[in-house]
Amino acid sequence: MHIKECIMSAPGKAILHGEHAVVHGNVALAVSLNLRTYLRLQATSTSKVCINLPNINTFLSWDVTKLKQLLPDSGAELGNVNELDAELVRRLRDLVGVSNGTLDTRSMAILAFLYIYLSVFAGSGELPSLTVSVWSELPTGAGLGSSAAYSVCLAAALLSASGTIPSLLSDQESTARWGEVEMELINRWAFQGERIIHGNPSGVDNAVGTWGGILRYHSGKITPLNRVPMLRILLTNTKVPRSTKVLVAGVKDKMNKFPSIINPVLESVNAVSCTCEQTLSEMTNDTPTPEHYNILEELIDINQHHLNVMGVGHPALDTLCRVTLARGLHSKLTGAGGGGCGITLLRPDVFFYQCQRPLLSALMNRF
Ligand SMILES: Nc1ncnc2c1ncn2[C@@H]1O[C@H](COP(=O)(O)OP(=O)(O)OP(=O)(O)O)[C@@H](O)[C@H]1O
Ligand SMILES: C[C@@](O)(CCO)CC(=O)[O-]
Ligand SMILES: [Mg+2]
Repeated sequence: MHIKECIMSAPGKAILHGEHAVVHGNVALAVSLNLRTYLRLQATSTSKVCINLPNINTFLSWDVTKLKQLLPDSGAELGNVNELDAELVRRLRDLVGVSNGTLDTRSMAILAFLYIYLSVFAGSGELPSLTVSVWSELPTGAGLGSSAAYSVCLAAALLSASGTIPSLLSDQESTARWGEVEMELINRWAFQGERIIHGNPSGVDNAVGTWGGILRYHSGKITPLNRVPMLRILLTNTKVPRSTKVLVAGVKDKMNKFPSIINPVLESVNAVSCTCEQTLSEMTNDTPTPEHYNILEELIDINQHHLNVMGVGHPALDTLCRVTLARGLHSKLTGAGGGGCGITLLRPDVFFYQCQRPLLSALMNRF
């Protein structure tokens, strides 16, 4: 089978407001980062499917004939982009030798890859031999959407290789772009990858990974925010490992246990996102003032308290908030929390090189 070789990349993201609340139908605001994940897909004639994941030290291959045995018997449907095929996931878990609910980094990455590979190529009746290599500038599992960037790259590359969407490389125009339909398909398959890695994702991370820019996400509705003021945000990685899957499940457990306490917290986070969006639009229409920054900073503090109530804080994130606040700066966790990264809003008058040394050395002493 002839497949199209390609190189893809997708950005990571930072969530300004709305993490966790967005999983339960509330608004989130998220922005893409200039830290990316890259993928190279090569056609081979080895009758093997190989995956190289240097960030997680994983290099594996399978015989195509073995993978073919995982496809459903003729007549059965595969390749439904709207639903995770539980039977295929079960077969893949058996192949990889992991149980349901695994948190193993490698297994989740492999399951997501094989799931999208089999689903996308099942329709063509033939599984091609190929090598996929993925590497990233994003820290893995630190709240910057590494799983989504990985899933977006897989979806875009495998759809393109299979000919389901046009290959941009074959287009003479170096500025060629996919249209809305192709982007939507990439986003949907990336969401399936996220479902395998996360369990219950909202879809905000793969939306940013697919479309980039800054956007509002609400129950699957993606609204790009086209005119926003330039905000400077410092990212700090606490280097405390954590799993999005576990944290998302933990918030759900708390909701089930204390619905009358946690639901209002999620609603309040929704209001924080909406107030932030309103403030950003005022900053775009008028000249940004110190009062606008006061509001943005207060929203950050309020949201960080809410995230602590949800149980997704961590002492290292508390330290980040304390150390930055001592210098007049406001921070919150970003992404799933429980460690990982935090964001700190820098006012326009804060020179990064001025704050960088005392601030970062203070931070590095702790982490
Ligand atoms: N470069 C990569 N190579 C292979 N697998 C990756 C890579 N980046 C991410 N992954 C997969 O994604 C998982 C991490 O996803 P997780 O959702 O827990 O963290 P995150 O996406 O970085 O943070 P968040 O979801 O809070 O933004 C890893 O365990 C691995 O399975
Ligand atoms: C914690 C969460 O809200 C954001 C993770 O980046 C999970 C999700 O929305 O899928
Ligand atoms: Mg993730």
